[in-house]
Parts: sequence; C-alpha cells; structure tokens
Amino acid sequence: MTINVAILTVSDTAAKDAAADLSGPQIREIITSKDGYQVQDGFCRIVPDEKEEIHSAVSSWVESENIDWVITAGGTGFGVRDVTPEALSPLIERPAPGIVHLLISSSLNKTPFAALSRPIAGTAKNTLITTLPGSLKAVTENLEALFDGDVIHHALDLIKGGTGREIHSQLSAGGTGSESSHSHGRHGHHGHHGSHGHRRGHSHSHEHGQHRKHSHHRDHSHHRRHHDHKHEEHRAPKPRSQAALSHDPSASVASRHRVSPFAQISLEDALQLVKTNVDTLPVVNLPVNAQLGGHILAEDIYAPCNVPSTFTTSVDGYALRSIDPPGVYTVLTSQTRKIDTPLPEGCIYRVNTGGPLPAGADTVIMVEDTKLVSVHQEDGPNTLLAEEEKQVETLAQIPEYENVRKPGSDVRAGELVMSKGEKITKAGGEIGTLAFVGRKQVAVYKKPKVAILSTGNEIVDIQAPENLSSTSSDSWGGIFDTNRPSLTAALENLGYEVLDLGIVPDDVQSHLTAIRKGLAEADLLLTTGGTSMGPTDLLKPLIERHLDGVIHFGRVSVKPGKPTTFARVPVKIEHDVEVPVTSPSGPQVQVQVEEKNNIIWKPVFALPGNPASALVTFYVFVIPALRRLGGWPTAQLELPKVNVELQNTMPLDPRTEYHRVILKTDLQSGAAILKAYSTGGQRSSRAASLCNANGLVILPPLAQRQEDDGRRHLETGDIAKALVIGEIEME
Ligand SMILES: Nc1nc2c(c(=O)[nH]1)N[C@H]1C(S)=C(S)[C@@H](COP(=O)(O)OP(=O)(O)OC[C@H]3O[C@@H](n4cnc5c(N)ncnc54)[C@H](O)[C@@H]3O)O[C@H]1N2
Ligand code: MOO
Repeated sequence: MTINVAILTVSDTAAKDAAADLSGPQIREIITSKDGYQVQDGFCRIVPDEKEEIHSAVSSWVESENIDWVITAGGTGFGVRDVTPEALSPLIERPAPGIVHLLISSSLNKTPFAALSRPIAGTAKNTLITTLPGSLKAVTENLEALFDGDVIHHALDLIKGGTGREIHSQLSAGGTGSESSHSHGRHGHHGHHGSHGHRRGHSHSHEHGQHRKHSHHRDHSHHRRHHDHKHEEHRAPKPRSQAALSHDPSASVASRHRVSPFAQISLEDALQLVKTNVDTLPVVNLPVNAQLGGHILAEDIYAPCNVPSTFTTSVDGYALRSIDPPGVYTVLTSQTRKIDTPLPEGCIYRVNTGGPLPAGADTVIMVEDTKLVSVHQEDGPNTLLAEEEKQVETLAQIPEYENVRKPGSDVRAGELVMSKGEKITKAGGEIGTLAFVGRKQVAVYKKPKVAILSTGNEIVDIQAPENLSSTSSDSWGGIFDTNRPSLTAALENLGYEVLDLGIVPDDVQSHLTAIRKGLAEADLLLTTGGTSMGPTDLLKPLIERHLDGVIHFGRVSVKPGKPTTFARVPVKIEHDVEVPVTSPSGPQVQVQVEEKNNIIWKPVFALPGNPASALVTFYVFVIPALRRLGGWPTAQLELPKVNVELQNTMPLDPRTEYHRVILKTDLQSGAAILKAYSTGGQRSSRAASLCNANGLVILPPLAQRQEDDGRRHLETGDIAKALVIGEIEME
C-alpha cells in the first residue's frame, strides 16, 4: 500500500520566508522515512494564517483524489490568527475524535500547554486530514504518536477501502502493541530480531524454586507463538537510505562527507531512543549470596512460612505467665524440661534472645529484673546441673506478651516479601531478606556482560608502553589508553562483567575482528574513538556497511559527547537461550526459547574518543541501556538527579552541557541541598575534569536559558540539577 501525503505549513512568517519553515521539512523527512509513504513534489505548501487559503489548499488536495493523508502544521492554538481548525472543519465529513484525543494526550505527557492546542481530525472523501501544532518538537512528537503501534497505518488502510486484516492478524499474533508501552517482558513481541530471522520460539511456564531444566524445549505444542513475516519486518529496525549512510572507508578521503549525515538530536530524544531500543535479557536462576547484588528480581517472593515460627523471646531472661506475681520460682531450662510440655506452676523457664517460649508461658522477664536465690550443688544427684541456677526471684509482674515476638510478626506465611522488578542492591538489605525467608535461589534478569574496545593508531596500553614505538611512525609519542581503564573501572564498580577487547588500530579488519568477538560474547559493545568526521573514524561506517547494523543516533546535542553513537547490530544466536515473555502476576515467569540461528539485535555504543566525553556519555547514555538489559524499571533507567547549589560560575553552551562537579553535603548551615564544586577546566580531552567528580551538573542549552532570562552563565548560588555518578562527600 502506497500512501500519498500532502503537507501544509500554516504560518504568516513562513509564508513570507520559506526558510523559516522548520516543521514542513521535518514532517516530510519523517514521512518519507516510513516504508510505503511518499510526499510527491509539489505537495508541500506554505500558506499564511488565512482561513480561505488554508481551506482552498486542503480542499484541492481532497478533490484531486490522489492524496490519502493531509497533514497541516500550525494555526491550531489560541493566538488571534490561529484559524486552521475553523478553516478545515467544514471539509470534514467523518470526524475522528479518537485521533484528536491521541494527539492531545500524547502531548500532555510532555507539557501541560498541550491543553491549549485545538487539533481536529477526520476524513474528507477518501482523504484523512490531521492538524498538528506548528512547533518542530510538537510535530515530531505527534507524528510519533500516530505511527506508534501502526495506528495511522491502520486508519489509512481502512480509508483506502482495505479490510484491516493485516493489522488484525498482527494484533492477534501478539504484536503491534505500542512500542513505548513495553516493559521487562518485551522480548515476547518486540525488537530483537530482524527480517533475517524468523522467530521460532515457543513459550511455557516455570514454577520458581523448582528445577528449571526441562525436557520439553522443543515441544512445539506448547503455546507456540506465531509471528508472520510482515510482523517481523514491522518490528525490525529500519535501515537508513543508502544516500544517508556514513562514508565508505574504502573510498578516497576526498570523498568523505563534509557535513555529518546524522541529525544532531536532543538529549531527551537520544535517551528515549536508547530506552525504547534495548531489550531486557533472559531470566536466570541464581543462588542467594553476595553475587546477587546488582540484579533485578524476575519473580514475586512470598514467605513460605511464619517468621518467627512460634512465640519467641526478644530478650535474655525467663519465660513465665503474666499472672505470676513477683516472688521466688524454680528455674527450668531446655536441659531439664521439654519445651512442649506445659510450664508447671511455681516455675519459670530460662530463655535466650530468639529462642522459643515453652507451652503455657505468655511473657518474658529480663534477667536484669530478677535476683539469683540458689544454685544446684556440685555433689547433687544430677551432676549435669552443678552450679546451675536453681531458684530465681522475679522483681516485677510482667504483662502479657512483653518481650515476646508473636508467630509471623516479622513475616507472615504467604506474605509478599519482595516484588518482581525490585532491585537487589549490594547494600545487603534485599539479600538478607531473601535469606531470612529461606530462599536458596531466585529468578533474576541476567546482568549484561560488556565488551569494551579502544580504537586508534595513536592509542597505547599503559601496561605495555613498549608498543609505543611500533604504533607511532613519527616522533610523537602517542596517547595512553585512558578510556579502557576508566570505563572498566566504572563498569566493574557497578557490578558488570567486562570483556576486554584491547586496542585496535585504524584499519577495517582489526576493528571487525574485535567487534565481532565482542558481539558474540557480550550483551553490549562499548567502543571509544573513531566516531567523528575524520577519514579514520570507522565506527559508524563499519556498523552500517559491514555489520548490517542500524544507527539509532550518531550525533547528540550534548557537551561533551556530540558524536555519541547508539546502534544495534544483528547477531546470530549460537546456542538456545531462554527469554522472558509476558509478566503474569504470581510466582510464575513465562519464558520462551530463542532457538539457535535466530537473530538478536545487540546494542552498541560508539563513544567519542576524548576521555572526558567517553566517561560522561557512559554515565548519561550507556547506563540506561545496561539497566534496561538488566530488567530495571523504566523509571529508574537513568542515574538519579538531585538539586544542587552551584559554587562556581558555569558558562552555558549551545548544547546541553554536563559540567563535572564534586557534590558535598552542607551539614553546618543546615541547608537541605548539596553543594556543587566545579572540577575546573571542562575541555573534553581533560580526563582530570572527572577526577574526584561525583556529579554532572546539567547546564541547559544557551538558547533555552536566554529565552528565560537572557543570561549566558549560571552563577554561584544558582540552583541546578545534577546527575549523581558517585558517592556524596562530606564538606
Ligand atoms: N570536523 C569535526 N571534527 C570533530 C568533530 C566534529 O563535529 N567535526 N567533533 C569533535 C568532537 S565534539 C569530539 S568529542 C571528537 C570525537 O572524536 P572521535 O570519537 O572520532 O575520536 P578520535 O578522533 O578517535 O579521538 C579524539 C581524541 O581522543 C583521543 N582518544 C581516543 N581514544 C582514546 C583513548 N582510548 N584514551 C585516551 N584518549 C583517546 C584521541 O587521541 C584524540 O585526541 O571529535 C571532534 N572532532
Ligand atoms: O562533544 Mo566533544 O565530546 O565536545 O569534545
């Protein structure tokens, strides 16, 4: 099905100067990047905010009968000149309030000002009309909402007289859910597999706490999932058009791009792309021990029995009855009396903290509230009792259940102790809780293994400086590899296993060998260097031209880190692996077997070579991907942000800037805010800008700030947000 789209920009300014029209070209770019959608020459127009002109442009497209979808941008607000809805309402034969609702509600997620947009939508003859706001950001978000889950595709199919069968079959196959609504169990119907791989998985349930080895791996009678080929294509990442690919490294230097073919996208968009294009790893069963720290639970944990299981004492002393008055009592112990025979009158029973109460006792007196009266003699009839307490005087009457822990008072049998999706930290609390309720092993999401590679002819291993002379052809001594040690430290500190791929020189074959090894053995590949515009900047071309990968972004408007690149590369599965699917409540986890020779799309981050850029972009972009792989809840993918008070002036840049700081508490003044001290020079080559840094102050882009108050700096005393990347210090 080919969809012909016409785009109308409604703007007084753009009507005078077409160069001011940013939204029209943006809509065109988005539309033409979609399979089967086209905007023919002459079907992009600009008109001023004049009712007649808007009406006449759209009505001519409706009449022409070749246009399936008219998109307008602008004129939908409350401004006095905003008349797009009024101009187009008379044309609409069948209004589509659902589409209006979708547009407004998706924008309301981003800003309350979306409430001031007045879109209309509906059909006129066989043409769908939708009216978008005028801003670049809003048109992008609105189009994303329309394409999400194939909503618009389905609508256009039906308007063109289709049966909608294609979409319905995808829906019944479990697909076509909103891309943004995925959660941990996303593998069940999303993204991992390209058009190369027909997924042949099938799902079944596992009781946790039981052996998960199963003999029915290949029993296809088990809820086999059907995925038709069309559906696979729908979910596979779309390659970019040939013309937009990165430079061909085998061609001459002179033929390289002189302008990056990658759009410089916003920080927010880049983070969104990371979050929605990384899938959670399979569930594994691991023993409950210190190594469990850093994992996310993949099952709900219920207490199998009461803790404590009986009435127990919370102090060292004597169990007795609450009716026993102060006085002298005979002391019984576990050696002289069975715990389950009722305590006789005139006796008390010695207990130690955590021990059970004997039958008949309902309270405990602390040893401090008693006096020793007599002891058993050495020559007594029972030598075992020699020197034992015989009689003790209680100095008070103790109310019922004093110093007593009732059965199930720490945790009740059947109680939900921890929930699926909760983090098991290295701080010990969760591992302790699991052990406390007797769990030997638990189902958790696999923690990703990360392969790490440094690139560049000039890069030399600090531990092997003898390589220096052979790697540099002139007198210049080279650069010590800073990124592999710094990133390895950061990764290992966070509990991730690292596969060290070393350093590769700037040639295609060395790069490919190392990258292929990394992709085969690890869950995520991290490279540094070679991401920018130089002829030996190989990462983007290799991902696109040699590894059949898809680059989700290749430039981001952040400083440092502009050329940060996020891609996914298809990797053939060598062995069967289990992946989680839906997330039913209760102690069951559904898993699905991904069969050998299927394709998994693995995330690759090609970080800039400058040492500060590499480490900053690791904290900003790579951590959310690692967390997604490891099954972290969506709200916790990014590192936490806190409000801080700046202790230095910080200049603003056109890009969002991460200013490296030391965050300190301020106990003396009593202020409830952390202080942020700059680490000094912020050049992206200066690794020491991260020395001692435990925070990254997020400086807003210059333009945004200037719009607010015209300032080009944040000043000492200003409050800003900072990402916390390390432990907070005391002042
Ligand atoms: N014409 C343009 N040039 C550059 C642009 C641009 O937009 N247009 N962007 C600049 C920015 S911003 C950055 S950041 C860097 C990123 O460069 P690459 O990722 O291509 O990295 P390299 O060129 O390989 O190296 C840059 C720099 O970092 C040193 N380096 C590399 N790896 C390591 C390592 N493992 N340890 C220590 N130092 C390393 C390398 O020697 C270079 O000095 O591009 C700008 N250029
Ligand atoms: O973006 Mo680059 O990382 O500034 O130097």
